[in-house]
Amino acid sequence: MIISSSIALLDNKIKEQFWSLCLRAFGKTPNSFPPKKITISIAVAVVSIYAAFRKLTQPPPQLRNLPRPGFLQYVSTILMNKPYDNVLKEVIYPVAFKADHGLYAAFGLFGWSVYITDSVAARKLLTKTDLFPKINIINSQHQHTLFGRFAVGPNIIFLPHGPQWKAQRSVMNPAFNRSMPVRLFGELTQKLFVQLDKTADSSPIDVLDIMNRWTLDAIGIAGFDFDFDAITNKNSEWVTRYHHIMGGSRDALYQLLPFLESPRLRALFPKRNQIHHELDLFLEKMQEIIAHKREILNNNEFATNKKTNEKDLLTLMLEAAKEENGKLTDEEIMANLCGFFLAGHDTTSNAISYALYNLATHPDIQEKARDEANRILGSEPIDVLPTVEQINEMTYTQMIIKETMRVNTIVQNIVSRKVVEDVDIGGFVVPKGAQVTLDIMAIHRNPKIWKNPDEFNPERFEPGGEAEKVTKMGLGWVPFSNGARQCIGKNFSLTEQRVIIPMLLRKYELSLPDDSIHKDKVVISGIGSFSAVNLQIKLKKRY
Ligand code: HEM
Repeated sequence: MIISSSIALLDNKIKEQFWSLCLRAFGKTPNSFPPKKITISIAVAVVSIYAAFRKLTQPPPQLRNLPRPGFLQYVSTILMNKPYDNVLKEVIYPVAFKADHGLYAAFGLFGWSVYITDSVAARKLLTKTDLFPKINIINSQHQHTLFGRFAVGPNIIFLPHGPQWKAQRSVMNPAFNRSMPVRLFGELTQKLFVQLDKTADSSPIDVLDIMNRWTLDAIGIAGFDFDFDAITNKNSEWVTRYHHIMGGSRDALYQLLPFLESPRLRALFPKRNQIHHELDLFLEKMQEIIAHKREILNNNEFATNKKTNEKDLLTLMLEAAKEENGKLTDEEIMANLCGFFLAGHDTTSNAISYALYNLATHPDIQEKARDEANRILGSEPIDVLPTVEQINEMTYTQMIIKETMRVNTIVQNIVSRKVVEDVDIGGFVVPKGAQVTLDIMAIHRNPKIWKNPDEFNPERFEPGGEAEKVTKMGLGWVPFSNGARQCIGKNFSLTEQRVIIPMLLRKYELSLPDDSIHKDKVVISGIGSFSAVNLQIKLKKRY
């Protein structure tokens, strides 16, 4: 069809008619025939647009039997500016959940992929890493884009499955296992209270802004011993620099047209150039800190007198590399530290914000969680910094955190995997070479997996409860993914949440303002990773 339409366009008679129509449309007389070059260019443009449209609307032939969202319906819901979770729930999931295999096909960031919405299929995908290796998205373009220079280096997030990823992960696993800086998280929460007390009882807080600042300080200090001081000063030099870099990395123009960032063209965009310069400074700072830590370690001095679980991840990684005779180059360390910001900052601040929203809208659950915190930390009206043992004892808080991460999606899907041989998933043969991914939100909201999936009910996670039954069948709770490539920061993030939530509950009562847009359900924005839109919560001081 593409070929025949281009031939037709090149036919002289039609060309003549086409041009005369165009010229008439602009009020000109068709007295001259357009140059051949222009005609060919138009034909090429038409063919390319048509080919791009086909690519977007038609999956590869082997995936055409899978349910897929109707293109027009999909586009119209997006144009109506509906939140993306509504688009998924109204357009995509009804078709996907109907099919026995629970698969659907959709066009995403990495092209056409098979999306898994079933817990048994999820287990197959996530535990058979050799059959489903992560696709390689690192390419030469990333060397000069802001996003690429910042985050898409040789780090464990983006490295495809292979020896370099394995070597890095084996050095980083022990570092993350040892890290549990509960004291640091407690101290940061106390620092936050000073700010919150200024407006508590009078005006609501902007939850996402507050949590973003808290998690930035947490990952900065716990990651590489660097204090952004965002809690106290949200406009400090390094906070501003960090936000310029992160904001710039997400700029749609440069994501769509990455060649604009090639060093020569970049000179034409002074603002962009400036952000690249800020990134240079950021990376230099990191380099300086790494060099300093290496020197201390090489001299066999103690990098810090902190307890092991309170040491920063950089120190723990360097120590683990030394112990295991493993080696991490400075480039690899920097790429991973930047990766921790990308993967671990917004995600955790969204998770905490959603938890606070669920507590504010469920006063009975809030009260029960506060009782637990007071029982374990004491009910005196003073700040108490929890210990590792105490946060482990807070089982009800853990249930709230888990249920929040099920019902409120933080990351929608994982980076696509490439199938290395034909493979049966729930009765459908996914052909070699196809891409497969996990739709985390669909798994968490699939009524075949969870009863009343849209309802917030922490009791699902009590011992012997629904969640345990779900786990016997397959992988039904996957906010951090699972298997060899599951989130390395899972415990780190859960620890952050387990410290800040009970401390906040002991200190404040939470409720939504009367005019909140989130009264009926949390309104989100974003595609792929979601956050609550302008979430305000009222705080009433308890001491
Ligand atoms: C609520 C918080 C978080 C959520 C929901 C989350 C979610 C995820 C998910 C779904 C993946 C799998 C991605 C894939 O396979 O394509 C992942 C991987 C990863 N996450 Fe997290 N994450 C969180 C916090 C963190 C934190 C705090 C850090 C670091 C400090 C972190 C570092 C990483 C890294 C390095 C990977 C790649 C692991 C690998 O492939 O070996 N994440 N995360």
